[in-house]
Amino acid sequence: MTTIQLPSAKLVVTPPGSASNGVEDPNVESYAPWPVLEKTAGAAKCKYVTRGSMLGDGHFSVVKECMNVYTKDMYALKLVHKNMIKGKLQLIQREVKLLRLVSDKIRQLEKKNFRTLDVFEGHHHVLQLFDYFETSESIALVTQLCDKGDLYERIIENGSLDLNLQVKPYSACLLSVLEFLHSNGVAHRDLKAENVLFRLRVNKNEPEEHHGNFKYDLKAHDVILADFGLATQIDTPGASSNLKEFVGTTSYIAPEIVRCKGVGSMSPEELQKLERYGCPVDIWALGVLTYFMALGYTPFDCDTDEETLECIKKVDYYIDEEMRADPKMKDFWSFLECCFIENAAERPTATSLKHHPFVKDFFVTSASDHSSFILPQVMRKSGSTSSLHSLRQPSRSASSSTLALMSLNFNNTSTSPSAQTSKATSSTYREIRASSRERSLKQVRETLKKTLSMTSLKSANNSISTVQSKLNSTFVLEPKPPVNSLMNGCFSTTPESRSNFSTPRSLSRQSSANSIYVVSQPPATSISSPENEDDDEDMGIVI
Ligand SMILES: Nc1ncnc2c1ncn2[C@@H]1O[C@H](COP(=O)(O)OP(=O)(O)OP(=O)(O)O)[C@@H](O)[C@H]1O
Repeated sequence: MTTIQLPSAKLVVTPPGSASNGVEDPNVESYAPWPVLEKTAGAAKCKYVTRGSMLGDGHFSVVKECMNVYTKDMYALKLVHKNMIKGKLQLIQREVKLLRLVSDKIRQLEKKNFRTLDVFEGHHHVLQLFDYFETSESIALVTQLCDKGDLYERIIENGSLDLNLQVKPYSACLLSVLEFLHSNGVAHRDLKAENVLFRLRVNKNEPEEHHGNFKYDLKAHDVILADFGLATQIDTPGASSNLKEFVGTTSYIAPEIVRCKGVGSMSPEELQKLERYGCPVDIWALGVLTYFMALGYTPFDCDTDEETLECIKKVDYYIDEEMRADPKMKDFWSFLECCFIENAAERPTATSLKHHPFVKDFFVTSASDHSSFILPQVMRKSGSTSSLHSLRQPSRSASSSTLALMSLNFNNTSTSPSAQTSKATSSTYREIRASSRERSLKQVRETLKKTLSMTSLKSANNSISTVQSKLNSTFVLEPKPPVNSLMNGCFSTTPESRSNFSTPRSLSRQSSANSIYVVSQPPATSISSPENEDDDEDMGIVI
């Protein structure tokens, strides 16, 4: 049994037999050896300079804005602390491997100048890895800069997003990302608002040519799906165990992932019976995110994680009857219905969802296809108590698990929410909701904020505490990298230094010259010593 504690937002419980402690397992795919640099003489100084302030931080990492001192291109530098990832080397290797694979595909398409007439092309909206190297303390990933905030902030700041102007194009864009990833055999497994970033953009006119008459928030063109920490390939030898892992963020996980709970302690027979999941988990998560964007709260969240997981299993999500009855939201609910099909095999793929009326205007190929989107049959047979076709009170009210919103609405009452709502008629329920909505929203957001950032898939099997792993940490790289070199860059002695960034910014996407495949680096030239770096605006830290 192996249990790994990831950042509190995530937990990975791996099935027995899968390597997760840095020790190679014969059943798990082996990772490619580190690339060897042609010219490396001693530890090099870094060609990137960083700002002192952080762009963000995760549980293992800090992310800072950085600049390549040669090209002046701006990037994000994610520094993963070695002493935080003891025993989890495989996870960071997996992230790097996935980012490399995806970045490689993106470059291939860019090289071919691949274009469709669709408004969004998925490969333009995936976080790119440009470089990576190791320092004595950290593993550093140089990625596309997305310093315009994330989708979570945007939703919370606004309460909810405009259905036509924002929710539709953002969902369409993410759908195109999923189509790109899935067609390349990659499941993201952690699609959520916090992982949708907005990139730095230089060419503001860039997408205009595709807009046509469709009016929407142009920020949709800046959407970037980030955090490949839980992403996995689905067709590799190691995929079998990866795709039985209990991973993700509670609010967003699909029923097939919920069924993997406790996988770490399952018997071989139970494990054998457990079906592996795949890319449809991302379609489910897209449904959750679309719902969150439109309504400002998530569909399955209850007071406790256990209740939330139960609701996910039963596809029991909260439906605001007023909104359900709104003809303008018909396509929205129908889109959700498709994403929330319990049986993953029957859930539409990203490619087929592009034809759905909710998003099809963004895909020229789908728009020209006049056949209407056919809802999978299984939906009509759905026996869920929270059926979207139900015009009765929201099914959540009848559930013993209480949605945060509802419990807040009924906070001042002496009877339980379910008792209350069972007495209330649809209209009185709506009135209560309407009057308490504003008052509750702040509290709901607080609850959600907590839920979304802290929610973890807690497991009784979780034996490695983060604190423990921090204390006992000794990072070991396996396979051992060649002396002085690692990854695409070098073993760097000066990974960080300060700069005022007086140079003009440019978009990292347009700098694929720094591709992770450029192994040989420019020869060392002027090198500023770390001691006097504060005197120098653009610290020349050079490989
Ligand atoms: N390319 C980027 N550009 C700008 N900000 C970024 C970028 N990548 C990450 N960030 C910021 O840093 C934060 C942490 O990054 P990330 O989620 O990749 O780290 P992590 O260690 O995997 O975190 P966790 O596992 O806790 O989710 C993000 O929430 C985001 O705010």
